[in-house]
Amino acid sequence: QTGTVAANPEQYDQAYICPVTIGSQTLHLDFDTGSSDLWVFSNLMPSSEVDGQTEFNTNSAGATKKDGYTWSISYGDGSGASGVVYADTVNVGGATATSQAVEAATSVSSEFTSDTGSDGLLGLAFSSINQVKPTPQTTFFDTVKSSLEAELFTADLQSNGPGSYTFGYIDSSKYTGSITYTAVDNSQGFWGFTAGGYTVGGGGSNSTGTIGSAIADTGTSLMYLPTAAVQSYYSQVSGSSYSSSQGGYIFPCSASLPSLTVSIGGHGFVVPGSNFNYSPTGSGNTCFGGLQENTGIGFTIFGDVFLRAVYAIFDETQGSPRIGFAAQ
Ligand SMILES: CN(C)c1ccc(C(=O)NN)cc1
Repeated sequence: QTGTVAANPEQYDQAYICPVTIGSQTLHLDFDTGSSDLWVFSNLMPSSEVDGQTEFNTNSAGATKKDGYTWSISYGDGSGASGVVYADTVNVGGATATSQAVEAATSVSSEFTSDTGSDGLLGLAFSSINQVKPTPQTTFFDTVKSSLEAELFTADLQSNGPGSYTFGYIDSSKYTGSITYTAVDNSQGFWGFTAGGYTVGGGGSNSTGTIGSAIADTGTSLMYLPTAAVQSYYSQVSGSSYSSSQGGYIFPCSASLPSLTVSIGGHGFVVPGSNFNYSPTGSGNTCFGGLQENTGIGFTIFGDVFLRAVYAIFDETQGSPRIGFAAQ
């Protein structure tokens, strides 16, 4: 089987939300290659923590409670959720898992309550970091992958308009040139890979140092690189500065933003300057940068700012996982 689903950006391309049918309900979930739990808002939650989201009905006929199973998850930004576990049919654009662990929230943090466009998350990292106890559950991809035409999924994220995820096949209309594959280190449960040198602007100069190990994370809005690369980038943005009050680099919204070329698997991938204007700060006609330092996170994250510039293939067809990127 295969699946094809639209990926709809929230405001400022903060996250990408996809329709998922669970039993007879359709919920809109944040597809996240940086985590491994499929969890949903549910009827078990206090109404104070729900702000218009669709709730998974745990009393529906097709939902089977997994007694004694619980989950609790926290994300890099300090947000989190917890609850209990059901099994139900999950259909993503035609790819169907007949018995998928659906983690029904009994409580979510304020960041999720206020994320009114999302009814939950669908994790696409490795099942080794699934947070269900006493027994970790498989991700949707792991549950269905043996039934897919090819054991892979792809992400085509667009700015301010629908992109798509596919399961089981590569859509050759989504990219130009060839796909460059590189090995994945999933020892931490993420789609980890090694990135090479970078160049700020088309000048071919400034390529100083290498980026090193990184993860591809559709659930993270921005791109977080080592300090040296980030300082090199903003040294080319007139009027930019680090704002402790805003918690990152900002610049005049009128600033001209250079591109950033990153070498992966020996191929240079160009992130256009426009990708690095994330959102207005709300004060002084300054804008918040889509590129920020990875200090405090502990690893380098190629989030949506990067992934919008490429077609990404998350591939387990070779036995060992690999990740592919192509220009789009
Ligand atoms: C609060 N929300 C919507 C989040 C969604 C996803 C993540 C995340 O780190 N994914 N890899 C964090 C927070």
